[in-house]
Amino acid sequence: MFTGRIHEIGVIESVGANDVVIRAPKCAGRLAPGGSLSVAGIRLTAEHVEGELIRMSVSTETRRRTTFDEMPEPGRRVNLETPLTVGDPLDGHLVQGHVDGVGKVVRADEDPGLGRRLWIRPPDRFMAKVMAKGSIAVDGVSLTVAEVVKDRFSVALIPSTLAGTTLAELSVGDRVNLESDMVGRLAAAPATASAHVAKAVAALGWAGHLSGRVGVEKAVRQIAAGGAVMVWDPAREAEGDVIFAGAGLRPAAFTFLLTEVYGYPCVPCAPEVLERLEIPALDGPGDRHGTAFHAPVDLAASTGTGVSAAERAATVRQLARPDATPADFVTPGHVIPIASRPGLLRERAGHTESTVALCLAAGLPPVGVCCEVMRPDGVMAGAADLEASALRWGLPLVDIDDLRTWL
Ligand SMILES: O=C(CO)[C@H](O)[C@H](O)COP(=O)(O)O
Repeated sequence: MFTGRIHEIGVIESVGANDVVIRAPKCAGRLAPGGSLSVAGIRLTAEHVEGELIRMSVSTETRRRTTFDEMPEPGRRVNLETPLTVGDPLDGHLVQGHVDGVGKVVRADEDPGLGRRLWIRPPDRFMAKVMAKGSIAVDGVSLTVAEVVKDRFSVALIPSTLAGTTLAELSVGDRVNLESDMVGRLAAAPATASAHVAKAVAALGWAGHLSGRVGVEKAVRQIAAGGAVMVWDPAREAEGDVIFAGAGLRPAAFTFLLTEVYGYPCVPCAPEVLERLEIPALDGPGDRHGTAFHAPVDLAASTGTGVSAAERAATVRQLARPDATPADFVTPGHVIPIASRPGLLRERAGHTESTVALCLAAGLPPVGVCCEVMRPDGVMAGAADLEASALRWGLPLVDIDDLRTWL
């Protein structure tokens, strides 16, 4: 049994018809012949250990079910982990070293300074075993699933994971060994009716119109994982907004709002946040829907104009920080805060209140971004446009009334 915490990156020394030799100074010191080693998530048995070199047999079955045949050229680096021993900390999740799917990297987003986000498409049969916020092993590395969208999922890789594993070396098109979470598999076993329901819910697609409590729960999980949701207000404004949490907002998310969603990005905040940051309200009869606009701000520390997606995302992230102070912002600027009503959706069924309520339900600071969906021809998106966009962007679409009922 392993934990998905990589001990060492080994280097493939040579490959034979049925075996592989790996140079691994640390792991070789811990292994005796007959011992197990996780090699890029594949459990292999050490046949011979000498100095820094470990020789292991590789069966035809292993070659068939894993990426093994794609990696064994000499010099190739591989993630290695020796098995747990009694008393070791379980600082990851329980990993068996039994690859139960091979996925393909379909997208890699770099977040300078923050890490990278990989999108992986596993085989169809594997998707039912993937849950947002659940654990997964990718090439033997224990990771948390960030988002699940239709046929793919994402994982966020922090700098220390990138430094200590081979995941920084993956590119779009590369194939990876996947092992689903053993605990999740057991919980999903059809022993009781609730287990059946949990499995069915986990297998539902993320994208498109989701109604009722299930839709709201999926929206909250999507926000918690750094993703976006679409909220449709059929009655009051007849508009739909794309919403992200402000904490951890990535520049790419802001770019998406500006270049695909096209509306007017604003930053809903709980009123106490704006009071603490001394950002004044813009009073006047200008907004007919009672949207509580405040003075636009930029980061005081910014050196640019404040307009770029990276700068606006940084301003939003700072607004969301509980330790932010008034001195962190200057006004006028280019990020537009709006205040939610203290009673949130009980008091007003706006996108402002939806955004703050979703952030709070996701366990995040009460600051987010919302942006109306506008069609490329300048007309505000209606119900059919929203549904099509939700499917195209892989986002859950929920009704504001469902948020009022369940949040
Ligand atoms: O500019 C806006 C509406 O004018 C906002 O971007 C957003 O839609 C939030 O507003 P509301 O809470 O009124 O739905």
